[in-house]
Amino acid sequence: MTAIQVRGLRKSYHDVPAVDGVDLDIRAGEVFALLGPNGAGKTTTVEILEGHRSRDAGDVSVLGSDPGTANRAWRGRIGIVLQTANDAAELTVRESVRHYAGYYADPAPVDDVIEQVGLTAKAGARVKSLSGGQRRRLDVALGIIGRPELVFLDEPTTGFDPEARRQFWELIRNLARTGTTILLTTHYLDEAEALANRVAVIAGGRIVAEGTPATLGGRSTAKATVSWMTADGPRSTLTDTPTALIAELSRDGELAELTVTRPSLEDAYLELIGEPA
Ligand SMILES: Nc1ncnc2c1ncn2[C@@H]1O[C@H](COP(=O)(O)OP(=O)(O)OP(=O)(O)O)[C@@H](O)[C@H]1O
Repeated sequence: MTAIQVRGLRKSYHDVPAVDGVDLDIRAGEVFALLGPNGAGKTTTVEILEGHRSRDAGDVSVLGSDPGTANRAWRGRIGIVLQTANDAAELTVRESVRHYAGYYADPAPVDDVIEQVGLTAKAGARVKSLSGGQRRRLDVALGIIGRPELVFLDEPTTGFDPEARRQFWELIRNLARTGTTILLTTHYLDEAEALANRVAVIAGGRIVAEGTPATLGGRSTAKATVSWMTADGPRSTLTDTPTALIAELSRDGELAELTVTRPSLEDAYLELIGEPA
C-alpha cells in the first residue's frame, strides 16, 4: 500500500523554483529519509505533503487524500513532529501531552505515550526544565499522541550529543516497528543509514537519486579500496575483485592493517549533489 504518492510537484517563490518536478512513492510502514543540502527544497516538499503549504503544480496523495483540500479526519491520521516550540514551558510533561491529546478524537493513553518516548521519570517536570534531547522526545510524544499512521520528522536530532542520538534512533525504530510510516528529513547521513529503508536525495528542487542506503548512487557495486601495510609503507589498490586480490596478496602470510572499504553513504551523497568527497 502506498502512503505517499507525488507526481510532478512544483513550487516557486517569486518565480524562482524551489521544488522543480518531484516524484515520490513512499510505502505504508516504511521509514523514508529525504536528504539534501540547505535550500534543496526538502522543507517546501514536506510542508506541501503536510498540507501546510500550497503547490503550483503536480498531483499529491497522502494517505489517499490531497493534502491541499484534506479534512480534519485526515489531519488526525498524520503526526507532525515540530521543531521545539516554547509555548508550553510552564506546563509539566504530562499536562502538555494531555493538552495535545484533547485535539484528537481517539488519542493514545497519555502515560503510555510518555513511557514510549522514555520520559516517565520526567512526567511531572516542567517542560522548561527539560534538556534539549528530552524536549525532542516530548515533541515526538506530541506528534504521536493522536495515534498517527504517518509521522513527519524534520531534522529530529539536530544538536544532540552522540548518546542522545542513539537513544532517539531507538525511539524512532520502535515507532516504526508499530507499523507507523515515517518521513524523515535529515542532514546526517549516518542517521539515514541507521533508520531508513529507503532514501531520496533532493538537490536544486529535483530528486537526483533514490534507493536503499546500501545501494544509493551505486555504492554496492562501486570499486573497493583494499589497503594494507608493507615493510615499505602503506599500500592501497582500487579493485572490482577485492576477494581475489586479498587471496593473492595473503599467500605469503598475514597482511598487516588490512582494510576493504567501499564508498560511504556520505561519499555517494557528496558525489550526487556535485561536491567532491
Ligand atoms: N517562504 C519562502 N519565501 C521565499 N523563498 C522561500 C520560502 N521558503 C523557502 N524558500 C526558498 O526555497 C528554496 C528551498 O527551501 P527549503 O526550505 O524547501 O529547503 P530545505 O531543503 O528545507 O533547506 P534546509 O536544509 O536549509 O532546511 C530555498 O532557496 C529557499 O530560500
